[in-house]
Amino acid sequence: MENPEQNKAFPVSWDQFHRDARALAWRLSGQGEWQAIVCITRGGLVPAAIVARELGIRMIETVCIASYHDYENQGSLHVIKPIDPKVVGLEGGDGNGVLVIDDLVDTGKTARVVREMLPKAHFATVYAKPMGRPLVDTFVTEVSQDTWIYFPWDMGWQFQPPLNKNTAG
Ligand SMILES: O=P(O)(O)OC[C@H]1O[C@H](OP(=O)(O)OP(=O)(O)O)[C@H](O)[C@@H]1O
Ligand SMILES: O=c1[nH]c(=O)c2nc[nH]c2[nH]1
Ligand SMILES: [Mg+2]
Repeated sequence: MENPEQNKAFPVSWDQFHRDARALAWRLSGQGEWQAIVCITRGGLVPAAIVARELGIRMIETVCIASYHDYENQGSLHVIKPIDPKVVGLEGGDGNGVLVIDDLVDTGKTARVVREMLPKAHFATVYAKPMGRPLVDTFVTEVSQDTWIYFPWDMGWQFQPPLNKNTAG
């Protein structure tokens, strides 16, 4: 279903996503040493794999959360799987030494719930919208709140009609 409040489209290819996730790893590389990544599924799985490879992190945990049930419409937030207490308790607890990764922050609702679980963790996303931006420590690209980001794993090839339809065929 179309959300009229997110009327701009920001389509991202696999190539662009890989570059942006690598750029995120570059930004993170100067900021500390992390013992573990917690990725917020499912969107965080892809950037987490790229960042983990770049930073040499091999301890990867998930927190499984779903909120957008109908594409652009956010419903109630469900924590399907919480974080392993062993990861929460690293370096004295509260998320110290933990890097949290997601594909994007939009309203900040998801990030707020995970921040409560890991208040001292470092939060990183590839993309950020203004409402969620204050909840993220590091991100790569900001898009306006009225933009919907189309990720490559949600997309497929489709014929594009020419702008001037009179010249077709
Ligand atoms: O800042 P928010 O408004 O909370 O939105 C951001 C969250 O929404 C999307 O996840 P979604 O719940 O759609 O699940 P998915 O990762 O499985 O696609 C996205 O991957 C973020 O996790
Ligand atoms: O694919 C997506 N694009 C978005 O812009 C977005 N915001 C929340 N959840 C989202 N999922
Ligand atoms: Mg998600």
